[in-house]
Amino acid sequence: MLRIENIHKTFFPDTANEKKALRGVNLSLEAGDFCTVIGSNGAGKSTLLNAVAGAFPIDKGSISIDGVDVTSMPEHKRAAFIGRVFQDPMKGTAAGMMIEENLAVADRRGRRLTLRWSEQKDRSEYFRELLRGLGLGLEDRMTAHVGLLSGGQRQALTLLMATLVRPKLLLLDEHTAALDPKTAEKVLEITDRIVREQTLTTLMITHNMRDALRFGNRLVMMHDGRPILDVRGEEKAKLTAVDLLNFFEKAGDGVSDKMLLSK
Ligand SMILES: Nc1ncnc2c1ncn2[C@@H]1O[C@H](COP(=O)(O)OP(=O)(O)OP(=O)(O)O)[C@@H](O)[C@H]1O
Repeated sequence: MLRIENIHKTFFPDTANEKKALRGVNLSLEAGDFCTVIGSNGAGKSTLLNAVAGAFPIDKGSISIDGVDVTSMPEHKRAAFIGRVFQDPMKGTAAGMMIEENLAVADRRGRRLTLRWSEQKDRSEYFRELLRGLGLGLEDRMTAHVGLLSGGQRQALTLLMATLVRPKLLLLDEHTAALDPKTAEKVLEITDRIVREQTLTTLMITHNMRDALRFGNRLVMMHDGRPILDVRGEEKAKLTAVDLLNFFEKAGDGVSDKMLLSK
């Protein structure tokens, strides 16, 4: 489903600030793979997701999604089949619009259609059901402006919007890092349910080793611009936090406080 071949990205090349963020990344995801991505600060995790989303051109290598080479496809075109949720709850939803309006916009992604009034009513009921499924009481606040919601409610809504039209690929960039632990847990539960129900091919960056271990069927550890560990299935299920710490140590990487302190 996702094939990343030997991609490189250097920021500010040939200057004093040169930073080789990606140094020959190879990674292939099968359809339905839920892959968690972990790594220390500056390892290249966000750059990898941004490269896949097309946020900037890569220097070398290729990226294909569902058999289509997207290496030179602009970000807005890839957005038609990539769902994204960022760390910042302010991104991904329009604060000045109602919950229902936000969902209606997401519902039109990649499609050019105008719904008849009766169809709009059906969609509205469908949105209400989806919101009910979140278990956050948003189904009774369909006309509330999104700017009034809490960070966790916004992230849950963003998730719903990112997956309303089934994406070929879902990219989650530390999407619960800005939330308090209880809310983060709720949003992760919702994430896991949506990903499983729709068998979405997913890349989820997390700084939380426990979350990286308990979610998904794949785990990739990034270090210094490339993956240094890629485990799946049974092997991943057996992996422990101690194993991960050992890998970090072997790579000569200090484990960030963020990783150690997250519960
Ligand atoms: N747009 C950019 N311009 C310049 N340098 C960048 C840019 N984006 C990332 N970098 C640099 O590339 C390196 C990799 O950054 P990246 O954000 O991908 O790391 P990360 O693994 O996501 O780290 P963190 O866990 O701290 O978010 C870092 O040294 C970073 O400063």
